[in-house]
Amino acid sequence: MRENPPAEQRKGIEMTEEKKKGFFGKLVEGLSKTRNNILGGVEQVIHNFKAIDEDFLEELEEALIVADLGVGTTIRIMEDLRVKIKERKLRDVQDVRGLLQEELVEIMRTDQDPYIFERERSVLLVIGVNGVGKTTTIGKLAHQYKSQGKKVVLAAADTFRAAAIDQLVEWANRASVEIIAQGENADPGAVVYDAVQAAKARKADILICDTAGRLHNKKNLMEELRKVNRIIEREYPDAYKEVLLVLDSTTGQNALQQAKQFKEIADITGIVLTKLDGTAKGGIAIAIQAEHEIPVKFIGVGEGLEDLQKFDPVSFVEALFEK
Ligand SMILES: Nc1nc2c(ncn2[C@@H]2O[C@H](COP(=O)(O)OP(=O)(O)OP(=O)(O)O)[C@@H](O)[C@H]2O)c(=O)[nH]1
Repeated sequence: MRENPPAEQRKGIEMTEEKKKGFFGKLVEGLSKTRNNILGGVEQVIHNFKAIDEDFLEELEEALIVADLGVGTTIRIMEDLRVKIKERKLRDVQDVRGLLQEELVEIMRTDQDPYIFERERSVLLVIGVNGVGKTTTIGKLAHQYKSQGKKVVLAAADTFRAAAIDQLVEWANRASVEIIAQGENADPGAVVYDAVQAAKARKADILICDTAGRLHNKKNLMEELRKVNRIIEREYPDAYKEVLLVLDSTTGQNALQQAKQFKEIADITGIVLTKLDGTAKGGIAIAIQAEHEIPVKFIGVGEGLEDLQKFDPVSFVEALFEK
């Protein structure tokens, strides 16, 4: 006769099944290639050694670099690991798995609350080069905030291409939110001005502005962003300001480079990392936060309206190490 598992164990089973279906399951699924890349390499090294020695640490270092964590971040992780291994007098390679998890969470943790803007009347400026998933991200954000009962207004202030405006209008329709748009090549400042007036008149909770991302013309881009900022400061001084940089995780180290360049021209407050599903390069979520100290606030894990999640370092690392 089979006995029912004890209550505590049952709860564990239920939680695991629930976890698999829901938000965490989507994360685990989306990160499958990244997990193979990072965990696969780490597990191989752990498998090849019994005791923690210099050769083991060197191979572990190599595995992390190969997994798109980048040289700088890997060196930092390894330095911390060496200290902890010594402090805790660890010898068994099996202990390194947990230690590494702990370390990854630590280098991504931020002290500030990353989502204050959700509780305030706010303006989100969204920047990023073409094709990274900027428009899709704005559509997903609009849908999510609208679903939470918030009043959302969009501003199509990336006026460089007519197609970009049309695409955003389509997303606004899909999410049933209002959008302020003008024609191609309209002055982005004028679009933002109109959008701020609309947001104030409607008592919008959140105004999300699509802005240009032509990095190859850095001087113009900087001017444009400065102008848009000035208008927001002047017309909407009470609004909480958030500047989100959208980066395509499939571009790996290139995304890191973009973060560096955008950081020079804008006060970025957060990063959205798109296309984490289907890439093995998700390690850059760790590298970006370690190297640039800008928190990843959202991750894209698919093309659907619901496929944008808040980034939580603990869940992310847990999903990476889920077997
Ligand atoms: N798989 C996957 N695809 C995504 C994700 N985010 C965006 N995409 C896709 O990436 C492509 C580019 O997205 P857009 O939103 O058009 O990119 P954009 O940065 O606005 O680019 P432009 O419109 O050219 O300025 C589209 O096919 C999206 O469906 C994601 O998280 N996962």
